[in-house]
Amino acid sequence: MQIEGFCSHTLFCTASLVVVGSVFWFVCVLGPAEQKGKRAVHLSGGSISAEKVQDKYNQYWSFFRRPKEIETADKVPAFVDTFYNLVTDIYEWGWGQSFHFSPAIPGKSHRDATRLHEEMVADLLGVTPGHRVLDAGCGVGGPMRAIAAHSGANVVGITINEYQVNRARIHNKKAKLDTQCDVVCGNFLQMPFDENSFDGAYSIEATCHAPKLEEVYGEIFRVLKPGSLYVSYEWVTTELYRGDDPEHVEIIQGIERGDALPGLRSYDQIAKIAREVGFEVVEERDLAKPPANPWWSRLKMGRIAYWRNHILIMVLAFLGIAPKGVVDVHEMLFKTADYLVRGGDTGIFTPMHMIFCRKPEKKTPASA
Ligand SMILES: C=C(CC[C@@H](C)[C@H]1CC[C@H]2C3=CC[C@H]4[C@H](C)[C@@H](O)CC[C@]4(C)[C@H]3CC[C@]12C)C(C)C
Ligand SMILES: C[S@@+](CC[C@H](N)C(=O)[O-])C[C@H]1O[C@@H](n2cnc3c(N)ncnc32)[C@H](O)[C@@H]1O
Repeated sequence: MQIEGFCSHTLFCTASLVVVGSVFWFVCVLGPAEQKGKRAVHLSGGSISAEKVQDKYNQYWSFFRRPKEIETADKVPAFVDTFYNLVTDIYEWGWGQSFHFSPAIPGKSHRDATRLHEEMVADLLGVTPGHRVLDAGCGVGGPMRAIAAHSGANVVGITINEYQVNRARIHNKKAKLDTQCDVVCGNFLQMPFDENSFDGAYSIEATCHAPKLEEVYGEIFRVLKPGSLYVSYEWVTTELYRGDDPEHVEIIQGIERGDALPGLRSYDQIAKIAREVGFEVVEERDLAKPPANPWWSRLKMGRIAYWRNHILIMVLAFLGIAPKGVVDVHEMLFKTADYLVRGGDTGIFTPMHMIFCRKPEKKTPASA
């Protein structure tokens, strides 16, 4: 009788240890797919209170359900802001502090490939210590910190999402780059900066959120000093996209819905719009084209991790640790990843159509 009691007690202790150990391993070891300072247990709805995350997610979807005429362009910044409240923590947790793609580089980690893609921006702009550079659509500041550290320049980022401003400031401080990097909450379609006040500007996978590209390019042109440079990595459909192919349309609509895009532009519109607002186009190139390795390979390889993430998020939401709506947001991203991979595999979409421009020098009366 005593031995039986001892055995069942030992069995109970062992089973409890296994359960606790597995939960710890699942949440703390497997949870973070990257080194990034965000853990699954801290997933939130950004600035949205936990009980409103589900409603805000439903509201996000209603943007695509209603006819385009009702969803006018002036509603886009608020809709983009809601999207980033919903996804910012999941992005940081599952991808890192840079919210963009980069060509895979054999033998290099995702983190290194990301950094090189960002440093290329600083090299193209040729900025150095003392220069003031604009980051239009800065996210939580991954690119800003890489560019400030690489060039020594001061970077001012702008994002529509207040939660990202707070995250970026925390990261800047931790990286000891807060004297070089500044973050402002605002709309890049109406920037709170003086004209001719920046020595360079860039935007990484951000201006695709603008309903009219000419508005954001026009603003960037206004705040740049004459003679200074602007680089942008644009999300566009490529020359392989056919609007009469139902599969192509499905993929592009899937990308738009899962990434808060009011409508993807075609590659051939970008330089035209840059010229219309007054820029000289120095170079235009799709950085995803061979010999570059696929930008979507990491998304494709991550599928098993995404399943694990989904189970983890469901458990955390069930336990009341993560807001309920986060499960739906994660499912949306899961599906989006698939559309992005299909966009890459078919070659109809690129997130890195690079445009490199100059604001012309002011014409003097003699040169006019
Ligand atoms: C430029 C934009 C964002 C680009 C990318 C940073 C993000 C696009 C899709 C995102 C993700 C998809 C799948 C998620 C996965 C299911 C989850 O478990 C972990 C996070 C993901 C990998 C997530 C990470 C960021 C993306 C790759 C747009 C919005 C203009
Ligand atoms: C995909 S994220 C890219 C962030 C950053 N460039 C990076 O690579 O990590 C897009 C960014 O654009 C910002 N954005 C979108 N529309 C905006 C607007 N109208 N005004 C300011 N920022 C905007 C979002 O808030 C977000 O920070």
